[in-house]
Amino acid sequence: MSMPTIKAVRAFTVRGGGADYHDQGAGHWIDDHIGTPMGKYPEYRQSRQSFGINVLGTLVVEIEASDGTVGFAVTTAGEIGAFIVEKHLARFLIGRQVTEIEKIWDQMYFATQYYGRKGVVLNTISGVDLALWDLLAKVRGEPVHALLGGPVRDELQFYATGARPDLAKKMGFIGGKMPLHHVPAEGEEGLRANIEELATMRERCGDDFWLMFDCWMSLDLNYATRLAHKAHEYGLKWIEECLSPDDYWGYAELRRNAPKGMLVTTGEHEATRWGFRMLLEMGCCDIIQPDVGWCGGITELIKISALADAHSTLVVPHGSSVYSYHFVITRQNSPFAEFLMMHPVPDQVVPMFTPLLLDEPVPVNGRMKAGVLDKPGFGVRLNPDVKLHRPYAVG
Ligand SMILES: C[C@H](O)[C@H](O)[C@@H](O)[C@@H](O)C(=O)O
Ligand SMILES: [Mg+2]
Repeated sequence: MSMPTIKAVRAFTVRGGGADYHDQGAGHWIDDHIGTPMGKYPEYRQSRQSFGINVLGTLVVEIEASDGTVGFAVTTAGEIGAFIVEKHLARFLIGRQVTEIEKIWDQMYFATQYYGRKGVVLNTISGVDLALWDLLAKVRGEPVHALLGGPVRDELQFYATGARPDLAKKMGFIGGKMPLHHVPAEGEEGLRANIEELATMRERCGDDFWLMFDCWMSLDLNYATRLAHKAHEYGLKWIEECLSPDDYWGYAELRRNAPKGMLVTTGEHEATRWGFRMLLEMGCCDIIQPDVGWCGGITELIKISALADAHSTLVVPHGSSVYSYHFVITRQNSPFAEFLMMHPVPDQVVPMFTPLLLDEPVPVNGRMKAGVLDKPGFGVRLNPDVKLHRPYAVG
């Protein structure tokens, strides 16, 4: 059966929310004195946007086939990503059959290896890969999860990431992940404040509700170890991304010294099977958290997940809307998913990539029936009210 071929590739940028979900307006919980590696500089402590967490913006990749079908995907890569797509990666797509996903991935990765390997180049490759899976699934009239082997459970269950785990509990989520607000440079007072926030949420949520800290690469090994042991008294379930993504040695040491029963997690800023091989073989963490829009896309996440499974390590992808939901529902070693609370005050559920996508599903009472995902492709549409900008149109 001859499949349609790819006749056009287009790359757009968008500002204000969307896949670059840190690109929010003022007053959002996600930009309120959250600990980061830049926290050693007082002037960059209050707002992550002050040091540029949102400089990239959203990349939208559209791939049109000869039969008129259009696949698309969104990720965090902005204008840099648009340049890479239009000026470099498009040559590996135009004229190819929509089924040649594996070969296209290989060519995109090795053609950019001299300047890529991780970061925004892998975000961009991920965006193209996700658009290819969306396109192929639409051509076949199936949801992406059906191309990945189909659901292994009837529904997804979610933990919520946001500043108010107590509200997340009321909304039916299985747990609440809190951003850590204070970094080592804020001394013992900051450490006490971190623990007091956890103690308050434990008091409000009761003993059984999962509570986690997200440390967003902001700590040193000694501080992380001390924080973990103090947090253990309040039943912290996992401590996330304490150290620099490159400090595999530090993660291995932290995991050896963490309190018994506390999980150490990381991976959202790691990329490719080789990066995750390092985390797995060095014993860095109990759960890896690749972002499917940053680690290499579905094509690479399949490889990463199989590697993790062989290491009996869970894969709980960093929240990336439908792109992670379609994957998680098909994997036994992905028993639950993340949902990022993108409303400015995390007291209501809004789509993660709002306002960019139409038909983007959200958890109801912390859960999502597999049937909700039963639409062709990833089951979402671009919101026509969101202005797209195509900075590097070719020809
Ligand atoms: C809430 C965290 O600080 C990040 O903003 C979040 O994107 C990421 O680390 C996560 O795990 O959701
Ligand atoms: Mg995180």
